[in-house]
Amino acid sequence: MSIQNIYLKSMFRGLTYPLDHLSIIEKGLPFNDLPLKTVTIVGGGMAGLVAGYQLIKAGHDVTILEGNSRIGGRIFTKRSPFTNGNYLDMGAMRVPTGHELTMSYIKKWQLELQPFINDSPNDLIYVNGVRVRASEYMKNPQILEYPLMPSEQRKTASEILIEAIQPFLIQYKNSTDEQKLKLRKAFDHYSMGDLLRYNPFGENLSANAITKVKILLGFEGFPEFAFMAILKDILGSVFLGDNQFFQIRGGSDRLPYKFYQSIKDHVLLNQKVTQIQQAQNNIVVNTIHNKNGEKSTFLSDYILIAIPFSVLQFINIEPHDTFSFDKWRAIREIHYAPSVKVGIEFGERFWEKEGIEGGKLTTDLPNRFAHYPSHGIGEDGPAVMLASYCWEDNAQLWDSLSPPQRVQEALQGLSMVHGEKVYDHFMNGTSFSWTRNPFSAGCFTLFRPHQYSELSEKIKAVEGRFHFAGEHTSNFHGWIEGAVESGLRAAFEIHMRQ
Ligand SMILES: Cc1cc2nc3c(=O)[nH]c(=O)nc-3n(C[C@H](O)[C@H](O)[C@H](O)COP(=O)(O)OP(=O)(O)OC[C@H]3O[C@@H](n4cnc5c(N)ncnc54)[C@H](O)[C@@H]3O)c2cc1C
Ligand SMILES: O=C(O)C(=O)Cc1ccccc1
Repeated sequence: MSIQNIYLKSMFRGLTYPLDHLSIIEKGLPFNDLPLKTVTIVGGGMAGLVAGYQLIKAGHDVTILEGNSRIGGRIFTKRSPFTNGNYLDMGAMRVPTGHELTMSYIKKWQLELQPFINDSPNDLIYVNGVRVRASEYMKNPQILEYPLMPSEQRKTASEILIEAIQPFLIQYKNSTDEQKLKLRKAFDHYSMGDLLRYNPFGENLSANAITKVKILLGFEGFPEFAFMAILKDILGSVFLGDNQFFQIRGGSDRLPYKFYQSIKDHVLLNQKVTQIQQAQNNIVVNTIHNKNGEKSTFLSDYILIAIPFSVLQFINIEPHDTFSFDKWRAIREIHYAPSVKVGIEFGERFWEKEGIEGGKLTTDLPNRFAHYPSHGIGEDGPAVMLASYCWEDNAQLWDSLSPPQRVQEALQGLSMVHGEKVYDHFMNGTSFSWTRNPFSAGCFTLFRPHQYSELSEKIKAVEGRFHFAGEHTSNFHGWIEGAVESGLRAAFEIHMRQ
């Protein structure tokens, strides 16, 4: 759905406003003669920062309460223990060209973009004990030795998947936004795994063909999640299609820090919200300082909840009926995918001597995916590789390990692909498990079957003096674009209240 066509049903005047997100980015919230408000924003990730920035620019009195010692949330650029200014994005690392809101803010803040080489003919594939280049696989898919039926053997994973769901893809592509919504709901009861096994669009795929698709397209860890969520949020963006990707030079956290630098007087760090009370004419927010345990209270007219629903469950909301039954259900049921990233710094770019510049390794080893740096190509000296990047079940495997064990296991996997030289060039490593992050308890929202139909509107619905933003409330689950879109929407909602 094009975000420009999202119409925000005004809860306050019975009107429908065309919400032009890009116009808000370029010109700010529309001028009106409505009273200015005091607003508490819970969460200093992209959604909270974008909403706060726009509301402050419009003259409202805003306080952003961030529980962590840093802003940015799931945009997290780690620079330690790396040397020479090297870094790794443990959260968001790539921005697809079609994410126009994110790109608009990157341009507004004059941040430099570099190509993020998401895949290349020189990519490595290491599955079933077979090591090939993507270019070889594209010419002869059966080179990977998956035990497939003759009709499946000459097809790549993408070809197998696209052929299986082609009737749906054609119908979806040729649909209006309204028809797309109806189609999404019509197939919302399917998990990706069930849809491929009991294919309503054509021939069922063999179990081994499904295995090949799941491994090579990255969802072996979670086929039980909604068909449309996986197709739209992951495959459509990352693995299929001809998206170009970019990265922010110096690390993704440069984007949230631009907002922070502009409104830092309104941002309180280490203020973990523990209780929120909706009183008759205002909101009372209680926090505990994340370092010294000091308790504080904040009062405001309205509140924007810009934190994941996972961790919202730890905040005491009073009275309980502040939220509807449906909102409580959404808060409990929304799933946050586990994810673990392991970064390793090597003394030299040995992979570039094998002709690999950016791009990735796809493997059925525990590493699953590794990404070779797309910046600094050709330079001498140490460089950092994303040595393992996993989601869901694959990530839980890494969650069982201590951080030092994760680095060793990731190195072991790389040695199977690149040989023992990985140990000669090893300098240091680090990892991050988003499941163990107390400020998100996971990586991003992934809908289960039925949840789009039953919960998507309820997640973002305004309730009393409470507004809601964050990737989980958006049309772009798992992307910065979703945080930005929802932050703008929530700022507009609050700005337009009587
Ligand atoms: C591993 C990984 C890879 C990703 N890759 C990409 C990518 O390549 N491209 C892309 O566009 N997107 C990517 N994303 C998604 C993107 O990072 C998120 O969608 C986006 O950053 C979410 O922003 P948010 O503001 O909705 O939530 P968050 O960033 O989670 O912000 C919520 C904030 O609330 C704070 N908080 C939580 N609880 C409390 C509390 N009780 N009191 C006060 N504060 C609290 C948190 O500390 C946090 O700062 C990735 C995410 C992960 C985890
Ligand atoms: O690009 C990534 O690595 C992301 O995490 C984006 C994403 C969003 C939703 C599902 C899977 C990946």
